[in-house]
Amino acid sequence: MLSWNVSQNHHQEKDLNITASDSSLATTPTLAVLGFKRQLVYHLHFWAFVAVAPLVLVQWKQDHFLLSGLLLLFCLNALLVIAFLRLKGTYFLKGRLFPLLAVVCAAYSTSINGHSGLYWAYPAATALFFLLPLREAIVSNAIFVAIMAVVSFVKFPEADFWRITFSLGLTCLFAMIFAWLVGKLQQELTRLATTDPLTGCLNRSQLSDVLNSQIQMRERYDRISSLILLDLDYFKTINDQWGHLAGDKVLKEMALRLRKRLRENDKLFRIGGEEFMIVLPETGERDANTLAHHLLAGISGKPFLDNIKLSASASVAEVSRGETWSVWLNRADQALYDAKSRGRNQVINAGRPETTRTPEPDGGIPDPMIS
Ligand SMILES: Nc1nc2c(ncn2[C@@H]2O[C@H](COP(=O)(O)OP(=O)(O)OP(=O)(O)O)[C@@H](O)[C@H]2O)c(=O)[nH]1
Repeated sequence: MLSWNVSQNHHQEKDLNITASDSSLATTPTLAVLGFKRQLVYHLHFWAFVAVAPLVLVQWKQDHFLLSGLLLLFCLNALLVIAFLRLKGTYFLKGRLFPLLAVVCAAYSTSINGHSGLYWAYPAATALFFLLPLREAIVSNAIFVAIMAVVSFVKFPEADFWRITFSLGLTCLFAMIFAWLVGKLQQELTRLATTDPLTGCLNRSQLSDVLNSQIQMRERYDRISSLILLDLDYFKTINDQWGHLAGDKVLKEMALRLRKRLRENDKLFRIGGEEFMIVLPETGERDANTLAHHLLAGISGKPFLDNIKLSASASVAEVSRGETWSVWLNRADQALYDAKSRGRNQVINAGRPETTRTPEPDGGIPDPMIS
């Protein structure tokens, strides 16, 4: 379940180096989701400020100085959250003060103002589900409903107490279901936007994010990662001889075979028709090269769909200090091009070009053979 945890988002946003002003220019699904959440937090605080600010004076005039002070604090927090989001792109105090102050103000206002204070409990309870992670919101709302039940038990006739408790509980339930479904929908849309429907591999939308995060690991912590580019050889002939449907099935099987050999942290992309990219965190060029050989052997060693023999070419590139993701990828791309032009079915390292052939069962370099 995708939570509404603004503090977690904050770290992601900092890593992705975005600010409040560029939310409308999201270039990846991840950024679009973060932009959506930021706008939600922004609007909740803005409209809450507009609604509550006049009440500071109203309560002051009624000599409710403590409530007026609490409401003032609520408004100041809303202004700070808005200012931090707009100017720094961060969440002031992780957005935690709004729920706390809203609950305290609503409960206290009900205890001194009766029904006119109670009405504020409903928007406050709803807002919790959009500002806190789901579990935290459920617990906070359970406590809130319990507090409001006690206040209304003391303050109102018994019939009102039951009405208030049930209607507030029902409001919380509806808000929870809505927030939960929106979170699930968001998660599903993100999955659809970030994966290739045919193979289930990541698609290009995640490419720069994933490569950039590996580059940051290299720059900040001197952690090495590598990538492998892998392209099926003469794939066109498979389509030509067996049809596109068979070609699709081969690609699916290819993704399965690759995935089987990868670790959980490794990221498998399909970046072109029959071209795959694997990002290997914490892996140097030598280990990546060994893995690439295993992958190629796994492809050429067993026919696809039981009788389609294939081979693949691959390149390996370890991330270098100071290079951008596109330079890193271009190095790998150039090495893959070399692997193709030197006869295919081989691995070439991008850094120190060296050619090593994958042993063929029959000793030759296979053209795609239909056995
Ligand atoms: N079935 C199927 N074929 C695809 C898909 N995407 C791309 N292709 C095909 O993949 C083939 C790629 O052809 P080329 O780029 O010439 O590559 P190749 O035949 O593998 O030759 P080399 O890479 O040079 O070894 C084309 O025929 C595309 O139509 C897909 O999703 N499904």
